[in-house]
Amino acid sequence: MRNKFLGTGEKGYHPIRKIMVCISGLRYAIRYDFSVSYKVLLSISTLVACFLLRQWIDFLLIMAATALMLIAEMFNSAIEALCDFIETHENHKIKVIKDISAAAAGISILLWGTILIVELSRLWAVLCA
Ligand SMILES: Nc1ncnc2c1ncn2[C@@H]1O[C@H](COP(=O)(O)OP(=O)(O)OP(=O)(O)O)[C@@H](O)[C@H]1O
Repeated sequence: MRNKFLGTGEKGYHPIRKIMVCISGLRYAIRYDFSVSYKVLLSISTLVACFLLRQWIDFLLIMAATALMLIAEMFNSAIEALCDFIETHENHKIKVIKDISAAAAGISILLWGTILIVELSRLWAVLCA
């Protein structure tokens, strides 16, 4: 709960605790958000195929697209949760905030989906050759 700008809370740098916080956030996103979990599963399957076929550039491209998609999806989920926490009723301002956040996630999903489709067809071509 320490805020480095306000100088409140526990002092010191705790790398292990930071890693645990990241793992916890990732667990929440993958476990409770189906739209994140199925995308992660699809990415991991494609990454495994690229790894086995030694397609390193494709592997890195999918890693980058997956990371971008995950970042946008998780920020979107966090913004949605915050909106729902502060406003439980219909509110036009909340609608605007959520729509902008969803659009950002949508752009990253579009990129991720395009890259995955291209990569899957490339892998298919390599396997059939
Ligand atoms: N309190 C609210 N007031 C006005 N509009 C809202 C409100 N909550 C949600 N909406 C509208 O409904 C849309 C969907 O919001 P919601 O919170 O259900 O997310 P979602 O699209 O279901 O996301 P996810 O699938 O990740 O849960 C928003 O983009 C917004 O347009």
